[in-house]
Amino acid sequence: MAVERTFSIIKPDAVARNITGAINAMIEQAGLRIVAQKRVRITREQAQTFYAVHSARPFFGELVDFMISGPVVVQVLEGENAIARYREVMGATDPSKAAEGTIRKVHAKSIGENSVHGSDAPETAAIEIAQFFAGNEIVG
Ligand SMILES: Nc1ncnc2c1ncn2[C@@H]1O[C@H](COP(=O)(O)OP(=O)(O)OP(=O)(O)O)[C@@H](O)[C@H]1O
Repeated sequence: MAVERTFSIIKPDAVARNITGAINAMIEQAGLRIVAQKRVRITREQAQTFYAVHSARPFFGELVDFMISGPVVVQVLEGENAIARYREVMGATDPSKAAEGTIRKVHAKSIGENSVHGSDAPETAAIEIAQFFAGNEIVG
């Protein structure tokens, strides 16, 4: 597997608790490199577009409200098999089901306030990265 890139969000619950550095340490310890990063406030429109795949789900409104409730840190991560590797490092969506040592097991508060997002496939990674970063903001 060649080097690939994935898109990450450190979500409002983690930014509010001032643990972005602790999460970045776990990302780096896993062998992933942070090749772009910025702190932003996501607009309601951006959150709705980003999570459009979940628009029919009962938790959609709650999810959008949460993602705009405070600043987030958006990132591009690079490494061997980065998409699958980061999902492994994040752990299961529901922190009570996440494996020991994963970001969500250690830091997430609930299935909704689960601290991090990571792309699930190369196609979505490319779309998500382009939604938040210009090419010249990514320095590999
Ligand atoms: N039952 C639920 N109640 C509240 N929020 C939920 C629920 N299920 C999922 N979510 C929220 O929607 C996000 C997207 O759900 P999905 O099933 O795609 O999980 P994921 O792929 O692990 O997470 P993400 O897309 O954020 O990386 C979850 O990370 C979580 O924040």
